Amino acid sequence: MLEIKNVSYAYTAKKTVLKDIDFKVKKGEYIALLGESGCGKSTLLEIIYGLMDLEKGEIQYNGKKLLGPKYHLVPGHPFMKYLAQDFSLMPYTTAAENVGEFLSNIYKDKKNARIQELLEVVDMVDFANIKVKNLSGGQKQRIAIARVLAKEPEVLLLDEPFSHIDNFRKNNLRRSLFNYLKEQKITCVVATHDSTDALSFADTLYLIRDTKIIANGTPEEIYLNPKNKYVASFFNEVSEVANHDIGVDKKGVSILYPEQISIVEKSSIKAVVNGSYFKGTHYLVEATLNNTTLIIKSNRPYAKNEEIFIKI
Ligand SMILES: Nc1ncnc2c1ncn2[C@@H]1O[C@H](COP(=O)(O)OP(=O)(O)OP(=O)(O)O)[C@@H](O)[C@H]1O
Repeated sequence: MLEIKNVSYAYTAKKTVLKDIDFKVKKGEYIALLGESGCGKSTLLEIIYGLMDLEKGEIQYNGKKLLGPKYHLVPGHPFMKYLAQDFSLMPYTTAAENVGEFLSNIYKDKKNARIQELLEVVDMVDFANIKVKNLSGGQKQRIAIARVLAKEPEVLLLDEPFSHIDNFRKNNLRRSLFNYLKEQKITCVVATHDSTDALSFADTLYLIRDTKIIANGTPEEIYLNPKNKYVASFFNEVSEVANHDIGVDKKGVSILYPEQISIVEKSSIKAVVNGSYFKGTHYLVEATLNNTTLIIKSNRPYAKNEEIFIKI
């Protein structure tokens, strides 16, 4: 069990980056830290990895306090691997050599089999003998992922692990990597601003804003019961509509995803179309209802200024 206990952190006296961050990660669990750029996700990963000395709070692993750089000649912990956004690869050696850098040379066959296995996880077998400097950004990122897995860490900390990888490969890679981590029971904490990383694979999400965790729970819990528009808009387009405008007999507003609003032949709620956007499997129709903008999922486009009827 990895425990983040009441951690606060400030780089300078003027600006606190994280305040009272507190959560636990069970063995084999995958946690996603979500938040806007600059909200402190990377800082939190660095704190967990032991790159910062803490004035307030502590990190524990299996009940033992993990110490910061003041207490270690080489910061970090042997059972934990951290993949930073800069990859830290060796450019003048091959992809395979990078993956195997920290593996023992005593049993060559075992080492090669392990490198092959990891290259398969990240779908980079064909590039094994290419020098890293000649790989694309996305390929380097895949090699960097394989490299941090090489020595079977118990805990893996990944900072935006798919940021350079194209959509074509991203989905396959996510499935392959997270299935591998689950099989191996590797605990994983991922910092990401990409909700797909979080929604489809994470066991628990933590959404960070203004130094604090503002929402946490399973992807389903957070997506289906967002506390407010900010939380919901992390995952999807949202409309915030006054309840009295949509016939809901309750004070306040409703936060609605596009799939929660439909266009029907006739109803008591009338809106005017601003535009329609093709999304591959559907269209998003933007419309105005009493000065509020609605984003509606539809199976066909509607013309600008067309009057439509809405059902919630
Ligand atoms: N070494 C540093 N010294 C001073 N301030 C820093 C340092 N590193 C980060 N910061 C500041 O701390 C805040 C949090 O940065 P951090 O990199 O943790 O955010 P992030 O959520 O990971 O962002 P991104 O998604 O863009 O990587 C930012 O305001 C950043 O400018």
